[in-house]
Amino acid sequence: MAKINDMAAKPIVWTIAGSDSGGGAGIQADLLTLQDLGCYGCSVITAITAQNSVAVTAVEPVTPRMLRAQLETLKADLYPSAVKIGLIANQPQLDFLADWLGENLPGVPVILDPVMVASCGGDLQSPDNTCPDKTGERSGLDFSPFAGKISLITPNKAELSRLIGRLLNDDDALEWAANVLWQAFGGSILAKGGDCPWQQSKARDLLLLGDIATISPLHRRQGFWLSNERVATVHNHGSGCTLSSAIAAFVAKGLVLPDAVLLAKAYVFEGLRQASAVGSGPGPLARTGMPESLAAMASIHRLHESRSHRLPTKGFTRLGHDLGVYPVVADIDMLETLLEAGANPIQLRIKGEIGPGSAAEADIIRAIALGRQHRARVFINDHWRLAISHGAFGVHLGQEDIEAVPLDAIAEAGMALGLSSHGLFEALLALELNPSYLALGHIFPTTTKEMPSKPQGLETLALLAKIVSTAVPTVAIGGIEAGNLPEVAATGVDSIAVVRAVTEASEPATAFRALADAWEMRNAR
Ligand SMILES: Cc1ncc(COP(=O)(O)OP(=O)(O)O)c(N)n1
Ligand SMILES: Cc1ncsc1CCOP(=O)(O)O
Ligand SMILES: [Mg+2]
Repeated sequence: MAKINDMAAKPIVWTIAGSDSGGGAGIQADLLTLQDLGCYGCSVITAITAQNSVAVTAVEPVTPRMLRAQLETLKADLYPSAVKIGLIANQPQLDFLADWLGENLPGVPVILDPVMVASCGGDLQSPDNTCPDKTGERSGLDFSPFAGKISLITPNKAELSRLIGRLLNDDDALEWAANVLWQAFGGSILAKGGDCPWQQSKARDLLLLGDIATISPLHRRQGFWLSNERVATVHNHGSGCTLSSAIAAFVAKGLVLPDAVLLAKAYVFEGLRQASAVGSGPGPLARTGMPESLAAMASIHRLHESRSHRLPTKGFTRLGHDLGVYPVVADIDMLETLLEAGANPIQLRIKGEIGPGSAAEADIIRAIALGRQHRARVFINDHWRLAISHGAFGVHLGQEDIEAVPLDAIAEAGMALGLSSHGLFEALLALELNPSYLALGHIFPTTTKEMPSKPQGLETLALLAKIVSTAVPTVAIGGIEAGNLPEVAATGVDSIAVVRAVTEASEPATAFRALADAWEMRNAR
């Protein structure tokens, strides 16, 4: 089997969909999206449609032989990193595709957009293009052969209604139907709310995440509402196609599914905001490139909030953006050595339970006292109760603590809060708490900590830094050392946190100073 993408710098993505002669949706929208987002798009055409911006006048499926030939030919030379499926013209095509993909592209992420109705109202699956009923009548197609074979299915309200065979009249019904589909299909579901008349100024989509190994266990098999401002435009032709192909593009680029969904939603949001008419009906979305604005990102709300504590009303201590080089150490003598070398901020990271009167508690008390003595900002990792009771400058917490720790107690104590994140989804969840800084990790492989997520890499770090640095100071962590510092600096992240680059150096104080000097000089030529 061909090795994935060893021949191309751009990830290859296939779109298996119908041709829209009007250019705004289907294969044409998908290829424009893939190109715009830095992927190489290949197409497998299921049907040719004759349509413009106001009507679908004919739909003609390709022959089974032609469908198979496109797939086999692409597989032989242009193996994909991700696949998007749009319009499937009939049941034999669907049955064949489900079998073929399962047998031929094992492990390749598949995003299924169960297209049934064009935005102009034509029913794209029906040979005579009549649109009998968009609400509550089960679709002619049985999608169950895809069960267990796809990463994500992205129905809008009308499609979900037809897949489930029930009318949907409010968010509770949408949630119920999405859960039914989730049980049936496995993988993840994005139930889109753009066509829900009961949702008003916000467009809210429900994301039900599957058992995805590369995201935090906290978010596996959990549901989240993703809301954007509703864009007041009629020019939305091809928005579903654009969303699903953008998700496939971001997944192919190595982003985890929740991050890919958020970026794709932001891409559609910008595309709708800048869309304009081409024909006399709804125009296509504008192509606006990589989304980089925080304002375009959806806000995230957990479907079942487990938080038992108040959210802070008082803010956390504010910090300047450049924290320089921020060492994270487990040893109190090392902490003292680095404070003497000028480290500020610095973190004491002792893992595990700490009993009253223990040596570890004594270390925390001493670290806080040393911080005062050196006028340095000492953060305590995890042990927020001890940090509060002994008056630390700040606390560093992980995603798992966001729900479990009474963050208002940290804010009320007048302290700073640093939060960890591993990707865009977690960064946006953390940002809602307005922390003092946000850690972005892990950037490179690390042996310091076992991570469920994959390293983010420099390209994703640059994107995350661009999106969130406008709102909060950002700190990159994970595998950072003198050799990769210039590349990390070039991403635009505000600061770096290091463990081994300092703690495993033969002279930690010298290693710290060298890193700090290199960071300070990062913008000088
Ligand atoms: C600056 C900084 N960034 C990230 C971490 C990791 O915190 P967390 O995710 O809570 O994991 P543990 O460190 O507790 O294992 C950090 N400590 N500091
Ligand atoms: C605690 C932590 N959180 C994310 S990566 C990491 C460890 C970073 O250690 P190193 O700098 O040695 O790779
Ligand atoms: Mg922690």
